Amino acid sequence: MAPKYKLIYFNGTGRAEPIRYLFAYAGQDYVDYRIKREEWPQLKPNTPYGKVPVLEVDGKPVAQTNAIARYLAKQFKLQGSDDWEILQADSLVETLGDYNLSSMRLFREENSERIAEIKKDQAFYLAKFDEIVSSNPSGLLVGSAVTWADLVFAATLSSRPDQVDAPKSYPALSAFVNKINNLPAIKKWVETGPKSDPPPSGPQHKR
Ligand SMILES: N[C@@H](CCC(=O)N[C@@H](CS)C(=O)NCC(=O)O)C(=O)O
Repeated sequence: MAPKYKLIYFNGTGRAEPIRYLFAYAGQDYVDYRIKREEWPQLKPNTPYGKVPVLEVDGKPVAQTNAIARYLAKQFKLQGSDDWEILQADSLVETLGDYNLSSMRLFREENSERIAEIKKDQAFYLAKFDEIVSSNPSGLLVGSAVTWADLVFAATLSSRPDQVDAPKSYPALSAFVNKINNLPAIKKWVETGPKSDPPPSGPQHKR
């Protein structure tokens, strides 16, 4: 029998949406607990490292987005079909983390030269991701069946306004994101799941 899962995060997409995509795709019941901002100061000291997301597995809490997603991928058999695919999926998720770091820097940056540099860095990653899906006959990131990497990428690239627009200049990447978002279980989650608050806008979005 599957354990009881409770995902704890704010009412945003952020780091939790890839985990929610995994639950949705696997058809696994879980509690999607969305902390109210005013609740956070009391909850924070009771989390493993004072950060969310936290996943409770049969009441036992664990932190770190990628560790949680990787664990669920294993539970749901979405890691990849052999050790090579598992490694490729892991490597891609870590690389998406590097891309996300650029996005976070962009979010805070006000200097136009540095903004241009960060955008160049992002374009580099997006072009690589585009090349990877366009050279795979399945149109997925790894192999011929959906892996957790596909779900993590689609959730991430569909969440933040700057990232939603990013894949549009990359036709294969854009088609890939649409393909994952149109999988029946994901489509249902996106259309009928709770509505997340929009992410806050940084200085460069105000221009
Ligand atoms: N490396 C951690 C980072 C977690 C993290 O920074 N979480 C933020 C939300 S996205 C948080 O808990 N912020 C509230 C706080 O620090 O009080 C992960 O990936 O889970």
